[in-house]
Amino acid sequence: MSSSEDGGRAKRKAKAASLVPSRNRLPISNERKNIIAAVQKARALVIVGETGSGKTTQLPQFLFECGLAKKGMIAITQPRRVAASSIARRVAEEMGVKLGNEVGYSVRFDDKTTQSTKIKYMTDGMLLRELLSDKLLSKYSVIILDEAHERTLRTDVLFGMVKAIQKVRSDLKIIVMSATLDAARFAEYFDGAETLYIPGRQFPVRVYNAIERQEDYVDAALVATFQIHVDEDPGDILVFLTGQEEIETVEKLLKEHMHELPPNASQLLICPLFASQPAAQQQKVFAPAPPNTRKVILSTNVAETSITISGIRYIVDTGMAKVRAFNPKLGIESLAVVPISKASALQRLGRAGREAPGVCYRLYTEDGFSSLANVSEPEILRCNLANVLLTLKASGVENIMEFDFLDRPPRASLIRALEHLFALRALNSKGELTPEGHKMAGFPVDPSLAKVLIHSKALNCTAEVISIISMLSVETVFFSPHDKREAANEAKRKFVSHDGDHITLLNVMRGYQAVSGDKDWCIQNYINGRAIKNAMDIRNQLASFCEQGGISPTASAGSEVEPILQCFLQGFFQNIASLQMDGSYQTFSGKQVCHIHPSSVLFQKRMPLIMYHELVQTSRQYVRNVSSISLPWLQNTGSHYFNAANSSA
Ligand SMILES: Nc1ncnc2c1ncn2[C@@H]1O[C@H](COP(=O)(O)OP(=O)(O)OP(=O)(O)O)[C@@H](O)[C@H]1O
Repeated sequence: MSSSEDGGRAKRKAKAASLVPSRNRLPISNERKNIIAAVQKARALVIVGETGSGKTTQLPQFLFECGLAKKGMIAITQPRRVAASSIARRVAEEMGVKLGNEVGYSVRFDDKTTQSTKIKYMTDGMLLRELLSDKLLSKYSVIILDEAHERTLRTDVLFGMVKAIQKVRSDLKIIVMSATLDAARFAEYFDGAETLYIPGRQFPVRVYNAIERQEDYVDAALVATFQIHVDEDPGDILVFLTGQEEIETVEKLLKEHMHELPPNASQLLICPLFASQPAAQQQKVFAPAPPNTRKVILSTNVAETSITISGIRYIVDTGMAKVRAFNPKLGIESLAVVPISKASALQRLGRAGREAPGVCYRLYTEDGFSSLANVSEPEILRCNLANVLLTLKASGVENIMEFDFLDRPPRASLIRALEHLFALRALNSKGELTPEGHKMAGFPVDPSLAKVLIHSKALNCTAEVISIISMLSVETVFFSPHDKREAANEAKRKFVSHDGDHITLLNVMRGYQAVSGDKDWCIQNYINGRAIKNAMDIRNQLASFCEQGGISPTASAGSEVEPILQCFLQGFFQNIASLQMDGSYQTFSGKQVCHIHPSSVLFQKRMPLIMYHELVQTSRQYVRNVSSISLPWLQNTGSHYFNAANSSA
């Protein structure tokens, strides 16, 4: 071994030793013996503990130390990738090992594990994907479903899968961890599993509520941030907002008003955090602020659970979150900003008080808090199920209707999702997985997009398809400031295709690639540099995924447009609408009246027939990301679906 490796190891050990006292002070440390005894005895266990008590970082280490990883790895699932990667990093530090050795993580497109990995933090989605190739999860001896109270769709599905696996594998241990007291539900599901409570939190967090209702929570968040900065002791601030656009608005406003701060105030460093950012950008929020600088993290609820961001002393909680819902009867997604639940508010508060006492400013009144629902509605009851049902089918679950769900999704949602998979030919008329469905399940995107990717090989347009999919995966790349709207529109005209948004997005990506991602080009063209960089990152990942799947990512249709739109139609033939006399549109399936969204390049254009990426309900029913298509193209797509639909009508 080289001396530099020796040096690295010594440094890691020294760092680990320095963390021991604070680890020993965590509430969970007192329970170490009880927990180990309970895990050794039981096959399933529920552990409930307050935020910051040490569940996520310490429990896997306890199990590792008592030898439970000898016969297989310990998996710990997290709803979000930023949590999986940052916690693995911390635990590697605590154990004095290199990340990827004994402790690793696996999130979509990023796997930091090796043959020596024993403790593996992963997103719930990744563990579901592993089921495709290892139906009994035979690599694992313990599966810990963390943050179970969040009730994400994928964790909920994992509940059913691990319970079924345990019937075959009596050696598998299952631990459910939750921060809320509604644990009885989980214990009952696992046939009366024992529940352990870990009392206490580490440091107190003082709560201040707004005295009166705030009309504009964005404005209130801005004021609160500046007030903390001017009046309060050093310490970083974490502000909870609802989405990327809102975060960028607040970032801009904070920067604009910074010069009004008193001359002796320290600097502000603003760090945005949201789900569609690339991993490297998300990691930036964990870097300590430079001297004499206060860090302000503007985050969606991705920072709500699991993570510890060192330095955070102040929380600003707007009390709102953006939630997606799905109407299975109409096939409409809606996106609404709604009040959070009490459980979410406690999680938000719990991001402080982890290394020192903290303060949480709630921008809603005490009565407002009392009126919040106790917990958020489980995602499985309100979302589109096509993606997970395809994964379940590909993991060997034959009868979805009889699957042991913790909370059974509405029948209409299940049927809608199965019909959608049948329409895409992922399932045959008996509901069995087809070879194409199997292939589709292998792609880490929604089934419709997987279908488009697979079909791009035959139509020789994979390069264009992955560009468009990556652009559709981020929030808009067009930057349109209020005071420069005309100039921004003028800049956008260069990219506009009369075929619609898909090709327009492709033109932007082509322009960006031609200048190798030049920042000045983005500024001149009113393109959001951060958003298009994210899209580029996703594009690279999709390209390597296609390569692995035997699809050349460089196959190009050149200047031809038709093959590209026809290719999208293979996955989106259910998303078609025709022009009505009054200028509105009507969808083919569902006969819904809708309008082209103002952000579309086809807004106010009267196209006889359109294909849309999504139908959303906001102030009215809008279709977004729209292209003009021609009727004969439909003959090559989904005719079995239309025939079945007509005959049943
Ligand atoms: N990256 C980090 N930097 C500094 N301290 C950390 C870090 N990660 C964890 N800690 C310390 O370990 C404590 C326990 O964290 P852990 O994530 O295990 O808690 P938890 O009980 O799972 O809480 P939650 O469910 O709220 O995430 C934190 O409160 C903090 O004191």
